[in-house]
Amino acid sequence: MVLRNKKKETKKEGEGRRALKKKSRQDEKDEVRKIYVVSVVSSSTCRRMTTIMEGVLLKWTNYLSGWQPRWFILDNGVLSYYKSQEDVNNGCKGSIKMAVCDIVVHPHDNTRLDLIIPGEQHYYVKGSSAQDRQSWLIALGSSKASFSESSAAKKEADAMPDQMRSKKSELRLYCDLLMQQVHSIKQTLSSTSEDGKVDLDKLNESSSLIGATCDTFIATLDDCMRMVSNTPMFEAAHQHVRDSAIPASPTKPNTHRLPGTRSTITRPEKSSKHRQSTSSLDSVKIHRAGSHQSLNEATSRMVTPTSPLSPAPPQTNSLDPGGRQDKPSYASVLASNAPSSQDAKTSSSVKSDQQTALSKAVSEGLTLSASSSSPSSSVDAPQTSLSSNNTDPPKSILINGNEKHSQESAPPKGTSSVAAGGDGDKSPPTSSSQQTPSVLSAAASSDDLENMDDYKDAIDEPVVTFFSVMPTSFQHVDTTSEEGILAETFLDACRNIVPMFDKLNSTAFAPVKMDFTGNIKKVEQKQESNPELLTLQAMILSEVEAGTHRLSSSATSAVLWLKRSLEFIREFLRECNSGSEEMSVCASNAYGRTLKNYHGWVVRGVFTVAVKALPYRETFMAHMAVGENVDTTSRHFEHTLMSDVEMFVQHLDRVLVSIHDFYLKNSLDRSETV
Ligand SMILES: CCCCCCCCCCCCC/C=C/[C@@H](O)[C@H](CO[C@@H]1O[C@H](CO)[C@@H](O)[C@H](O)[C@H]1O)NC(=O)CCCCCCCCCCCCCCCCC
Repeated sequence: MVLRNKKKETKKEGEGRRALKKKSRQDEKDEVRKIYVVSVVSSSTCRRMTTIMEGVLLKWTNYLSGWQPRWFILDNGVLSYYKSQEDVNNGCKGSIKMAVCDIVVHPHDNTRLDLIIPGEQHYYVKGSSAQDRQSWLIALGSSKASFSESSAAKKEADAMPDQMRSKKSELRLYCDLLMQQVHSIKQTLSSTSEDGKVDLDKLNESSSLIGATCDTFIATLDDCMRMVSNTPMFEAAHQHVRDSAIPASPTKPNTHRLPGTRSTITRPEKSSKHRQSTSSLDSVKIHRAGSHQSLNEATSRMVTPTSPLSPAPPQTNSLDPGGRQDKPSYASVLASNAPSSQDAKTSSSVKSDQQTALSKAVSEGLTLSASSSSPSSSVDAPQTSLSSNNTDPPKSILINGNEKHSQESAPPKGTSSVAAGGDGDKSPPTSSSQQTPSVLSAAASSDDLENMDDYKDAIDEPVVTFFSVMPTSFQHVDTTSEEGILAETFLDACRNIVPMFDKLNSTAFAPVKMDFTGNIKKVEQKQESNPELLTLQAMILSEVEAGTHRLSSSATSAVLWLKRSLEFIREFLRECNSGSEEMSVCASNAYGRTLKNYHGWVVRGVFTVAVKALPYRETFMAHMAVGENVDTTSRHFEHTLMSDVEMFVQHLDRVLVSIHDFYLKNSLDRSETV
C-alpha cells in the first residue's frame, strides 16, 4: 500500500490523507489486497487535487449476478472499473466523472455508497467494511470537489439535452428489465415441477416480454442515434460517462419500433396566448361508418345542458358481433395529438410518416377517413386515408359516448355543463372503495377562471381529451343485463385505453401493454371460436363447464387479469384526480391496493423500475389533450380533464364491480402470485 503526497495540502486533503493512512494501517493488519495512492497536485494556474485510489469494491451488476467484485480506479477525477485487477490492461468496463455525479451514502447499509448522475446513470457499490467505504468516500468526495470547480465535464453535462439524458436512462432501465426478465425465465426453469414439466405458457410469456423489451431497447437506441446525428453539439462533445452497456451503433431500422412509442420528459410549453384559432379545427371530421365527428364540436361538452352522467345509450354496434368492422381510427386520432409545440417537435422523429401526415392533416383542417376495412381485432391504428375535399357536413358528435347534435343544445358560452347532479344512470357507480371527491361542480365554473385569460380560454378553446373522444368507453358497457356484459363492447373499451400506454413516458411500459393487449386478444379469440358466446359471463361459464377455466390461456384468466389491470388504472386515475402531484406516488398507491397483491417479488421489482420511468404530471396531462395548440397548463384544461377522468372512473368502477361480483359468486378469483 502506498500513500504519496505532492506539494501543498489543504486541511481537507490532509484529513483525507490521514484517513487513508489510518485505513492503510488497518488494511495492512487485515491483509486486504488493496493499493491506495493519494497524490495531491497543485499549481498556480489550476489548484487541483488529484486523488488516486484503487481497490476492490462490490458493484451491483444486475438481478442475475447481484453484487460482483470489481477493480476500481479513481484517477484524474474519473472513477473507472474493471472486471479485476488483472483486467486493467484490457480497458475499463465503465467510468464516471466525479464532477458530475452525486455521491449518496446509503442510509442503512454502512458499507454501501451510490454514485449517481441524476436521471442518467448510477453505480451502486459496497466497500468491504464501513471503514473501507469511508476511505472511498473521502477520496471520491475530494476528487469531486476538486474537479467540480473547473470541470468541463460539468458544462458538458449541463449542455446535454434533456431528451438525450432521458433516453440514456431509459436504456439503462431496459437493461434492468431485461435482466429481471431473464431472471424470471431462469426461475421458471428452475421451478420445474416434479414430473419434469416446464410451464411452457409461462416460458412463452416471459420470452415474449424479453422480445418486446429488446425491441424497445433497440428502438430507443435508434432514437438516441438519431438525436446524436441531428445535434451538431453531440458531434463535438464527448460523453462524460462511458458505459459498456450501451452499444455503439444502431442495429435496427425504425420498423422495429413499437407502435406509437416514445415521448420525452419535456415540460409542455405554455402555449402562446395567440394560439391557433378554433377555425382550423372547424373542418376536421373523423369519418366513421355513417357518422362524422368534428373535433371542434366537442366544445358542446362544455356548454351542453345534458349531464355527462346521464345513462349512455348502448352503442348501436355493440350488439352486433360484426360491428367491429366499423371501428374508427381512434388510435390515429390520438397519434395526431400534439400536447404542446415542444412535444410535437420532440416526438416528430418517432412518428411514422403516416402519423406525421395525419398530424399535419389535422392541423390543416383536412378530413380524415378511417378505412372500414381495418381488421377489428387489431389494437393498432387502422389504415387511414387522407382527403381534403370531403364535403359531408358534420352531423353529430359522440361526447363521452353521448351523441350530441351540434349547435342545437349549446347554452350561452361560459356556462358549465359539467355541473354535478342530473345523474340519471340506471346503474350508478357502486364503488367498492372511497369515491374521489367530486370535481364536477367545480369544472369550468367561472369561480375557477381566475383571470380574464383563463376565461377566454374557456370560451375560445375547445378542450378535447383522450377520454372525451373515446368512441367506446366503459360508459357504453351495460352492466344491467341478466346475460352479462357484452364482450365486444367491453373489449372495445379496453382497446381504447391502449394508446395511452404508448403516451406514457417510457417504453418500459411495453411489457405492460403486451400483457394487456394479449389478454384482449385471448378473449377475442375465444369469441371468434365461439361466436354464440356474446357475454364475458357466458364465455367464462362455458370454460368452467369444460373445466378449462384454470388454464392460463383461458378467457377466464384473461378477463381476471384485465380486471386487475383496470382496477389498477381506476385507482391510479383516482389518485391523480385527488391532487397528488407525484405520478410515482399515485402509481405506487394504486399498485399497493391492486396488482401488488398478485405479484411476487420479481414482478414487484419490475413495477419499481417501471414506475421510475413515469413522466411528470404535466407531461402526462398534456398527453391527454387531443388536438394541437391546447394550453394544457391552463386551469380550464385541467378542470375539463379532471371531470372527464372522473366520469371515466365512475363507469369503469361500475363495470369492474360487476365483473368482480361475478368472479366472487363463482369462486373464480385466484390469490396466487405471479
Ligand atoms: C401509470 C403506470 C404505472 C405503471 C404500472 C405498471 C405495473 C407494472 C407491473 C409489472 C408488469 C409486468 C408485466 C406482466 C406481468 C404478468 O406476469 C402478469 C400476469 O400475467 C398473466 O398471467 C396469467 C398466467 O399466469 C395469464 O393467464 C394472463 O393472461 C396474464 O395476463 N400480468 C400483470 O400483472 C398485469 C399487468 C398489467 C398492468 C397494467 C397497468 C396499466 C398501466 C396503464 C397506465 C395507463 C394509465 C393511464 C390510463 C389512462 C386510461 C385511460
